[in-house]
Amino acid sequence: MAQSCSSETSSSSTSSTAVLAGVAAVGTTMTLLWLKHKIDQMAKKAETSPFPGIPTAPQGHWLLGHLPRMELPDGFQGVKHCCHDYADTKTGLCAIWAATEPVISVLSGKDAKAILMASKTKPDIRIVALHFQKFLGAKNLLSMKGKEWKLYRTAVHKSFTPAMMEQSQQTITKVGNTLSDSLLCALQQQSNNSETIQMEIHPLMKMATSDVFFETMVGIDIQACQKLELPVMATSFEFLAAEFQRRIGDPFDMAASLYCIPTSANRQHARTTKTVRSFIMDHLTKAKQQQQQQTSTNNNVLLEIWKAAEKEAAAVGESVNMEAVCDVAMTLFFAGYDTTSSTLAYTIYLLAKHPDIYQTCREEIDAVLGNNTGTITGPEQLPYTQAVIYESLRLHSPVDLIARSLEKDTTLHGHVFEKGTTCFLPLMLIQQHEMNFSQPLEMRPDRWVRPTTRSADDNKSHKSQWEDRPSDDTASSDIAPGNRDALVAFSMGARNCVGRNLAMREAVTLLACLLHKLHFELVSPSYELKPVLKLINQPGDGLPMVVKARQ
Ligand code: HEM
Repeated sequence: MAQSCSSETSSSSTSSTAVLAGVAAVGTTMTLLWLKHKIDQMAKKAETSPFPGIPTAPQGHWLLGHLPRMELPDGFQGVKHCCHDYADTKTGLCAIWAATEPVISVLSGKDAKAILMASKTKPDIRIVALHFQKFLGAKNLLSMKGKEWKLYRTAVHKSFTPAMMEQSQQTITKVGNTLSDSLLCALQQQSNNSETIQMEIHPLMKMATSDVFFETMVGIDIQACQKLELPVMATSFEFLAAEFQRRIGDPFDMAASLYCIPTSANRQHARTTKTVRSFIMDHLTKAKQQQQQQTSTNNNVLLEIWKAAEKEAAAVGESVNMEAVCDVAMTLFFAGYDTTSSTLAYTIYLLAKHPDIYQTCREEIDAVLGNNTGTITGPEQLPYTQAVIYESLRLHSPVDLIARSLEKDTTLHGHVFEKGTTCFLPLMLIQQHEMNFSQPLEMRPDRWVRPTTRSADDNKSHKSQWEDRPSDDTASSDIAPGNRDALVAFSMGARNCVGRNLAMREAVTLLACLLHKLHFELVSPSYELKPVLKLINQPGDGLPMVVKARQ
């Protein structure tokens, strides 16, 4: 009896297990089918435009939307694929799924200006903000927002005074002359008696921008141009920038976002961050002490920024510590180092590719500098050289793409985009689009300048024979005047590049110092530039060129 009871129990428990297994199997199948249905739905959605009537690129990923396509294969082509190749040819509008977020991309300079002038808010992407914080610190201007951003932005803006610019002009000229002299020295010291030397131009420009940054901002001469060697600060910074790009590029790599795990990459990140930050903080501490004891007359823009930020903060009952000033310094170095050095490298490349423009630029520089008797007081003294830099920025914008979040409902070409919509502004594509510039892929400085209309009396020595071209002047050249509203390399509006004036001063002056004493040639007529996007658009191979002394 007991046996039969137990066999009954066991057969009923077997059958209930079988029922449970059946239910589980049906449940799992239903869940999988539901998931598949959801994924199919999302995939279908990723194929359709988030904004009816606006074209979108095909093959959106069901979860990541067009983001994987925007990365491939080298950044530039992905952005071109999504923001240009499928854009409406009349309006330049293109719709994009950034994961499940609808985004509108614009190509018209007028639309870009309208968005940038109206919106200072950047889209809130937590993972980007996290990596920016780990790279540059919590008070980095690039990802800060609201009142906090305003406080530090105002402090930086107020510290970039005309007096500071004048002093930085002297520093930049000194750095430009040191670099030229070091290259002349390297040419003389060659054992093979050759009159030329082959060098990578981009690292040389990085040496110059590092020297300018540290002398202008912290008041120290790190002598990169004198030694023709990239300083540890610059190489450490490049490591951190590469790490930022690597970590942000793979959001599914958990270890890349968890900086506290003791992996070798995280340990090296922590060590390098410490090296860079200790360097800045040590110099800030020393500079502050010297200032209190009045023992230094060195210019130190960081101290000015600190003072200005304390003043702004005190007005709202807050304070500013040295860590925050260090974060600002990190941001300024990141924002100004690769951008300006890439611009200079691309400019020298473009000049070597266009001998006529090179010759005109050199003539202007020689006229202004004379037999080394003239001095450069600012970029306005060299309008043609400045126009050459504009064309370089237009054709090779160091910043490829920026984003804004609309602060109010906005109508573009009859489409209404709600407040909060994310907008992509592909700066390089905007500047290379025929809806904004005629012959957009041609290097034509005469879009921006024309031969001077000054009277002969006025054309004394040390003066350029060129002047800015007004936007209504259609007579002085066969090309239409440059559209200043579509020159967006420095962005526009409240959140534009705060270092724009310094960058233009740096680019024009360093270029003038170099071209006055040296000649640059392509390594071979068939040499083709290979741009890469390492956060900033830059020459992938360092840009090898042949350097000669000018007679
Ligand atoms: C050719 C050189 C440069 C180019 C093309 C350039 C371009 C830009 C662009 C496009 C932005 C806007 C970024 C965005 O909206 O996400 C920006 C922002 C910024 N730039 Fe530059 N930049 C250059 C040089 C410099 C220099 C020399 C400095 C300072 C020393 C600097 C400091 C900054 C800062 C702090 C921001 C953030 C501003 C804010 O968000 O309020 N830049 N730059």
